[in-house]
Amino acid sequence: MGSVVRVAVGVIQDPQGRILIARRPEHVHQGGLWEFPGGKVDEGETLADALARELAEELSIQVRATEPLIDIRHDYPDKSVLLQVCRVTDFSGEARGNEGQPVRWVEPAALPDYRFPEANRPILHAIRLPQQILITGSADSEADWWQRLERALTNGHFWIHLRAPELSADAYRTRALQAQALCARFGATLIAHGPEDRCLSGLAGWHMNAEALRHCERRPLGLSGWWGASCHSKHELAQAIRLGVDYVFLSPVQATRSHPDSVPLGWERFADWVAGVPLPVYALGGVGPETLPQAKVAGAQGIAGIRYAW
Ligand SMILES: Nc1nc2c([nH]c(=O)n2[C@H]2C[C@H](O)[C@@H](COP(=O)(O)OP(=O)(O)OP(=O)(O)O)O2)c(=O)[nH]1
Ligand SMILES: [Mg+2]
Repeated sequence: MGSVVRVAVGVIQDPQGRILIARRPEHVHQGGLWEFPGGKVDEGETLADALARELAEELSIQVRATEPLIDIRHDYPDKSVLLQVCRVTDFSGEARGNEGQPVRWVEPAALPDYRFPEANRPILHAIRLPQQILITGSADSEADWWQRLERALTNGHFWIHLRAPELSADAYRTRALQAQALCARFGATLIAHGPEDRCLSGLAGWHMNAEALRHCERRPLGLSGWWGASCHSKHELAQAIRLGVDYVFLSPVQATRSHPDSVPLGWERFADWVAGVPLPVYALGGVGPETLPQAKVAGAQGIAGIRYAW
């Protein structure tokens, strides 16, 4: 395999939240497919400079602000790439296809209707996934549990993982359906979380624990929504990639009261393990909104946790 081509890729968002895509010319690598605009990083150039140059050349827009989204290492049969994807959150100028390429502004939910290169699958997920995930914790009583959930929703936590290992499978199902109704009132997404018997159709997805990941061979039949997994090692990350899950938690990044005996990874090792992993990865364990910038620098999609908001 030859050297890896480093590519600066921009997910450009307009004030209405739509995203710009362009169609690659027929005769180039991955030709005819839709892409997020960008191009090769030149020798000695920084990622930010390369992105600004490519978007000026290809679209005549001036980049004003970016933030890292995801880095993806991918091997095509004929070429290896490292896509370094940034969100472009502010720009000036009106985008036009300078090289004759069709360009289109589309709603994030409509992105799956377009055909992209194979390496782009995790980008499509990263765009639609949030930066913060709240995992439900324990409570003094059932009434207290519902109060905590409602308070979290009121405070703007819109992606909730229903983790309730203390409930039987039946009690969990009942809780999940009621919680789903409450979440729907806030426009929030509810994901089932835990062992295989919690993978319920009718919810927005299922997040399997590391134990379920270890024994899993393929995407569960009947799971139509999001598929997440918990990982604590490079080996488990590799298993999640192989299975094709949509996103993962990697933990514990820092020391936590809930798992006092596990050795934290630390941000350096977290960043090292996450580098190039073609999946959105959430930092879990001793993190909160205040650690979000640090998590993103380390290559994370965002943070997940219980304590910071439950
Ligand atoms: N720009 C872009 N490239 C992508 C995406 N997905 C993907 O696999 N690639 C691959 C295709 C190419 O092999 C490589 C980037 O090539 P490019 O054709 O954009 O590079 P460039 O703008 O510098 O083009 P050129 O000057 O070499 O003609 O990355 C994507 O979403 N956007
Ligand atoms: Mg290009």
